[in-house]
Amino acid sequence: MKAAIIGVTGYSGIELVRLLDQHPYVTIQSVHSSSQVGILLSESYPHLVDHITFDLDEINTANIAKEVDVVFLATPSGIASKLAVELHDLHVKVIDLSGDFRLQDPDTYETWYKKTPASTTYLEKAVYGLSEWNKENIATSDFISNPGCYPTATLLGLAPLVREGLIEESSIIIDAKSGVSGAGRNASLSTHYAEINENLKIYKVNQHQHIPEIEQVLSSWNEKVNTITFSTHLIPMTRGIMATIYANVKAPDLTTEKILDLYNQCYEDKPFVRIRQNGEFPSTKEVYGSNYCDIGLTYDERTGRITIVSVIDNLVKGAAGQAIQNLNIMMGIDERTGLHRIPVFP
Ligand SMILES: NC(=O)C1=CN([C@@H]2O[C@H](COP(=O)(O)OP(=O)(O)OC[C@H]3O[C@@H](n4cnc5c(N)ncnc54)[C@H](OP(=O)(O)O)[C@@H]3O)[C@@H](O)[C@H]2O)C=CC1
Ligand SMILES: CC(=O)N[C@@H](CCC(=O)OP(=O)(O)O)C(=O)O
Repeated sequence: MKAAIIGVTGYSGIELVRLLDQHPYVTIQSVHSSSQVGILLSESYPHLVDHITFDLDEINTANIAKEVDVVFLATPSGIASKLAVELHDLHVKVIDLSGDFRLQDPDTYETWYKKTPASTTYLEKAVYGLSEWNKENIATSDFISNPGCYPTATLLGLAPLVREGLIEESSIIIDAKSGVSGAGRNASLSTHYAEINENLKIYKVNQHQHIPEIEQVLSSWNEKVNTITFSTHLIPMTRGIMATIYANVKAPDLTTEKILDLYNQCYEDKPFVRIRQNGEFPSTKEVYGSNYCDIGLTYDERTGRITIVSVIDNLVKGAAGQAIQNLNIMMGIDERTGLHRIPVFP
C-alpha cells in the first residue's frame, strides 16, 4: 500500500513516519504540510536525517488521491471534517487521527469541540477504530475515525466489566494523567517547561472533549452506562497516559481473581493488551514507544469498588500505532505487522 500523511510535521504525524518506515507492506509515498511546503521533513526533525528524505508537499486532495491507497490525517480538530470527506469521495482509504468523526451526534461535537461538525452522512460512514472491540467493522471499512488517546486507555480498561454489566451504572470515575506530547508540538503557555516541570496540573475539569466519546462507546456496550466523571492531568513527562479507573462492582461475590479471569479471557486473542496478574499494576514506561495497552486491577471487597489501571503510549496506541493497527485490519493482515516491538525501557 502507498500512504500519504497530512499533518506530518506534528507529533502524531512524525510517529506515523517512524512506525510506517518499518512496515513491510506500506510505503510512505508523500508527506504534506499546510505551512512548510518545499522544505525537507528532516529540516524540521533532524533525527530523521539519513532515514527519511521527503520534501513536504502541498495539501491537494485530488493529486494525493491519484498517487496513494490510504491517507492518514494527523491534523487538529476541524480540518479533517473537510479533507477526509474530499479524500473519501476520491475513493482512497482514510484514517483520521483527530476527533472530527468520533462523535455520532454533530451537536455534541459542536458543544465539546467548539468547531463546525462534519456532515451527518460522513459521520455515519466513519467507523470508530478502537481496534480490539470493533475489528469486524474496521475490516470492511475504508474510513476510520481513530479514537482519542484518553478514550483508548479508558475504554480498554473498562470494556470487560461494562460489557458484562458488572459495574454500577453511574459509579465510574476516571482519573487520567498524560505526558506533554499529548498536547502536540505547538508551543503554548500550558506546555512551557517552567509551567510543566516539577508540576502536576489538572485541566479541562468536566469540560474535556473525550468525555462524550467515552460515554458514547460505554453506552453502546451497555445502554445503562451513560455518564462518567473524568479528570485529566498534565505530568512532567514526554509520553504516556495512565488512566486510573474506579467503579462500584455489582456482583458482591466477585474477587480480584475472578475479575482477572474475565479480563484474561476477553483479551486472550488481542495481542496488544497485556493483563498484569496477581494484583500487579503497570507503569507508563512499560509501554513507552510501543502499541501495548497494559492493564492491572484489584477489587476491594471491603468497599465493593474496583481499581483498574490502564497505561498506553499516547503517540502509539493512543494515535499512530492504533491507526496502523487499523490499517492492518483493513488490509486483512496480522494486526501486529510493523508494530510488534518491545517497549523502550528504561
Ligand atoms: N498528540 C497525541 O498524543 C494525540 C493526538 N491526537 C490527535 O491527532 C491530531 C494531531 O495531533 P498532534 O500530532 O498532537 O498535533 P500537532 O499540533 O503536533 O500537529 C498537528 C499538525 O497539523 C498541521 N496543521 C495545522 N493546521 C492545519 C491546517 N489548517 N490544515 C492542515 N494541516 C494543519 C500542522 O502541520 P503543518 O503546519 O505542517 O500543516 C501540525 O504539525 C489532533 O487532532 C490530535 O487531537 C490523537 C491522539 C493522541
Ligand atoms: C495532554 C493534552 O493536552 N492532551 C490532549 C489530547 C488531545 C487529543 O487527543 O484530542 P482530540 O484527538 O480529541 O482532538 C487534550 O487533553 O486535549
